[in-house]
Amino acid sequence: MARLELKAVRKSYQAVEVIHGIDLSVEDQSFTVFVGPSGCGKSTLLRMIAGLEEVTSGEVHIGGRRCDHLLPSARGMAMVFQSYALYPHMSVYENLRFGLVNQKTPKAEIERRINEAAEILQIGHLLQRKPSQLSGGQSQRVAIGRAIVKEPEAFLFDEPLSNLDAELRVKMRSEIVALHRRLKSTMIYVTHDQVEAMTMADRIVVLRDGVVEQAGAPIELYARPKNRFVAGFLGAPQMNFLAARIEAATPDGLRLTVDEGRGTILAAVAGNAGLVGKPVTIGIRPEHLVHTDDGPLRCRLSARELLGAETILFSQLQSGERITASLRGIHDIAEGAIVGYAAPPGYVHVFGEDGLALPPLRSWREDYGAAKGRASAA
Ligand SMILES: Nc1ncnc2c1ncn2[C@@H]1O[C@H](COP(=O)(O)OP(=O)(O)OP(=O)(O)O)[C@@H](O)[C@H]1O
Repeated sequence: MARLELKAVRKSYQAVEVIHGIDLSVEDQSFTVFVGPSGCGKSTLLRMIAGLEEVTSGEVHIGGRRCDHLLPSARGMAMVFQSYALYPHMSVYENLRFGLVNQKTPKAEIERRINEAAEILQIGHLLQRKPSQLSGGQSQRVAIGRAIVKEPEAFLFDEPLSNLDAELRVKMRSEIVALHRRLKSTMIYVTHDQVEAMTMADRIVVLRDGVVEQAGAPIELYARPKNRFVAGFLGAPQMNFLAARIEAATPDGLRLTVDEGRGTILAAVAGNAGLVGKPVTIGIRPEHLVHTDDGPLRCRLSARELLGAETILFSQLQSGERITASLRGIHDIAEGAIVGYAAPPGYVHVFGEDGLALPPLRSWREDYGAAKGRASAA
């Protein structure tokens, strides 16, 4: 079990720098997810931690020990790949045993570890099979088993579920989370799937173009994204972004005009009179829009999806900007109808021209009612 630390880590391939100086700590026993769009550098970062790629500059510390100069085998990490990387000519049992024999682990200890991993992953009945006789989900279990038997300082997962079908992916997701609870190991998990990140992580690191955009607890990033990129990347359907202008700074927040001056909306963010007149972007998540006939966002409904538990409404303001609303329950509104939306001030994000979020007036717990939560329900 170990804490990991990256200090000013950079990576270049020939003349091209792809990781631009990352400082990051991964707490002992945490489940940290690196997430970001394709090519942002997630795998490269993970591979530098594993030692499969050299750092161009900077330091990697594992459990307080500098190890960026060490071979992968000396770092005490176990990596699970998307491709499983099982040896095809060996049985499952031999695949599990292989790394341990190489490390000269005593025979009885090897048996104990394989039995334990087989029990955790429920693959005891597969031990004599060859990889070609396994399903995708079973192969991935064996790949994870091979990591478990190493009893590593940390587990590194590189998009391990990408090759599985949707249903199995959901199942394996919760199994890996359960595995983390049971083993209490440090785990780092790379994915481009923001739902995987939201559901699995206790800490998400959002990467873009080789830099960390934001790191924190999933709900913190969802409720208080630091910038427009993080706001748009996490959450489905995606946050709505609308051009707006600051009309007034009030003690309750900023009052903004939207839809080319046809509506006004209050955002519980801090700002002063000096901002009046400034162009900004407001962000409102589809699930935070409230359908109300006299709402300040008046649009024409262009399409809808009645899903039963929720209704997704696609509409357009007069300015042409699109708004997606996700409303609970069934809202059987005719396409072409005029609908109005409002949003509680605590759910309205405001981004400056530099893309950074203006500071909120309250913590997300206050705005989302999470502080009261269960206590009042009990
Ligand atoms: N061996 C290499 N040589 C040159 N460039 C590379 C090499 N490996 C990765 N890159 C580049 O480094 C950048 C980061 O790649 P990386 O594979 O880490 O991204 P990623 O976020 O894991 O993407 P994906 O989700 O598509 O796997 C990309 O621009 C990629 O083209």
